[in-house]
Amino acid sequence: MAERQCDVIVIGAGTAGLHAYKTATARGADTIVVERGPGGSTCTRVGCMPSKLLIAAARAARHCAEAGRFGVEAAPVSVDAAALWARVRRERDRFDAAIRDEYHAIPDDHRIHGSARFAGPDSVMVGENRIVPRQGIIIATGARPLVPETLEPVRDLVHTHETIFELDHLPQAMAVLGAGPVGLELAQAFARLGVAVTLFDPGDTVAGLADPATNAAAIAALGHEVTLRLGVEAEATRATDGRALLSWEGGSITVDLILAATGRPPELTALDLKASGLELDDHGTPVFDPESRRCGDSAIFIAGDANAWRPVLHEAARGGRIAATVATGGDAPRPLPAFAITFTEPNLTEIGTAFADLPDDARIGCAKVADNGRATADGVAQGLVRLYADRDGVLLGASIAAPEGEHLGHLVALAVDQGMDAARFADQPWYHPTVEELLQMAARDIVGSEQVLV
Ligand SMILES: Cc1cc2nc3c(=O)[nH]c(=O)nc-3n(C[C@H](O)[C@H](O)[C@H](O)COP(=O)(O)OP(=O)(O)OC[C@H]3O[C@@H](n4cnc5c(N)ncnc54)[C@H](O)[C@@H]3O)c2cc1C
Ligand SMILES: NC(=O)c1ccc[n+]([C@@H]2O[C@H](COP(=O)([O-])OP(=O)(O)OC[C@H]3O[C@@H](n4cnc5c(N)ncnc54)[C@H](O)[C@@H]3O)[C@@H](O)[C@H]2O)c1
Repeated sequence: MAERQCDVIVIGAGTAGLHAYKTATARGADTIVVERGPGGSTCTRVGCMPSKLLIAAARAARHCAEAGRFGVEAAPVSVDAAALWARVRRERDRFDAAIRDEYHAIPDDHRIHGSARFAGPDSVMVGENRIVPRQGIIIATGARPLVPETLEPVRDLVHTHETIFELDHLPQAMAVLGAGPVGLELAQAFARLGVAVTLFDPGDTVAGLADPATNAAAIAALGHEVTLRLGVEAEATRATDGRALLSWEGGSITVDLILAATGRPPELTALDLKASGLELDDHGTPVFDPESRRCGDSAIFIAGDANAWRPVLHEAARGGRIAATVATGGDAPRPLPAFAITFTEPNLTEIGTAFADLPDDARIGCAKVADNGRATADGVAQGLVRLYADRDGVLLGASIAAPEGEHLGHLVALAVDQGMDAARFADQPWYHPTVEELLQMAARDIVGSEQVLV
């Protein structure tokens, strides 16, 4: 058995791991990355980017299908599935190659190919080689898609986000299990491309929206394109024609394909966490401090999807940088407001304090998308904006189901981070006619228009 010493070990060369490696190295630490797969990122390979490429194609189809409303005839829409998938994969591969180049740019003697596991609280094994770091171990192993056991009878028809972008055709009918971001984004995209999509979720929220009013508005808007079966558990069996039969109390459908989008638990199985001595939560994930990403008072850190806290790209990147900074003796920066976007149309986004965590005396300002001139002109006037402030008017967050909600969300995130109050937020140069005016309307709803009109 060989033993090697270094300052920092990073396990996993995805987004969090690559950012951790670069930060630790820039801070002068002798850093080793262990990666068991191709390296790069879930985001570019099977996540953010291929899903956004599919959404872009679906949006083009939607615009054509809807053009008649504006007196412009572009229907019937025809989709060339081979060309569509070719573009998705071609562009995906370009994004992926760029990030993979970053991985391969790491010098050979700082990069180990293999699966890492703990040999104790202070060391990691890769095969028969022990690596002993002087400063810290950063777990950045990401997450993996879950396929419910109930889908076993039709497993050959089941896809996850890891396989769906390899299709070469479009099914006629598909079921999506899970109304989280993965399920919703892909359900709407496939529906726009002409697939009959039914989405099932045993819960009653979409995209995890915590605000019941926004959740209801989102369900109403999305239900025009996708058949939503919320609060429903479907059982899968094999239909006589070989397709999948999904049955629930009160109905059944037959589909060609099932997308399992039922969550992504942290990928920690190979790590032998018991040997690390870390305290684990009920799901087997190390207990950690979200500000520093440090696990207990150990020299072990956990960043990115592996810690299941805010499993989105910017938090993975920042988490990797923070873990590496703290591991090498630096300080953690200020925490950012929570921020998640689901890229359906309308975009669904929540920022800052979740509805359920608002103080009892919180003030909530509302703006209906139907009252916005620009959204009406564009023919997308569905949704709701809810802006939250504390009793003194200081902004706490928002829940948004609106066209261009992704941009509205960024403005709210900035305002919350800056500690802005609703009156100041309302008194900004809001241009007319824009959907951004929804934020001004919601802010005025909090403070009362007489206070903000000068
Ligand atoms: C379909 C989909 C769409 C998404 N869209 C968005 C979006 O639009 N916006 C957004 O912000 N986020 C999005 N996300 C989330 C985003 O992709 C993730 O938050 C981000 O990629 C997580 O990065 P990571 O570094 O934590 O994990 P990863 O990039 O998965 O990296 C983990 C690495 O660890 C390696 N590894 C695992 N175990 C071991 C081991 N024992 N030893 C060695 N190596 C190991 C793996 O091989 C992998 O390379 C999406 C996710 C999905 C699935
Ligand atoms: N736009 C984005 O930023 C984006 C896009 C996609 C994914 N992501 C990230 O990836 C993470 C994982 O996303 P996700 O959507 O896979 O998971 P999720 O955990 O957000 O949602 C999973 C959903 O599946 C449902 N479910 C569980 N078991 C089920 C079953 N047997 N049948 C039907 N439904 C079932 C759950 O009730 C839940 O609503 C997200 O938390 C998100 O942070 C982000």
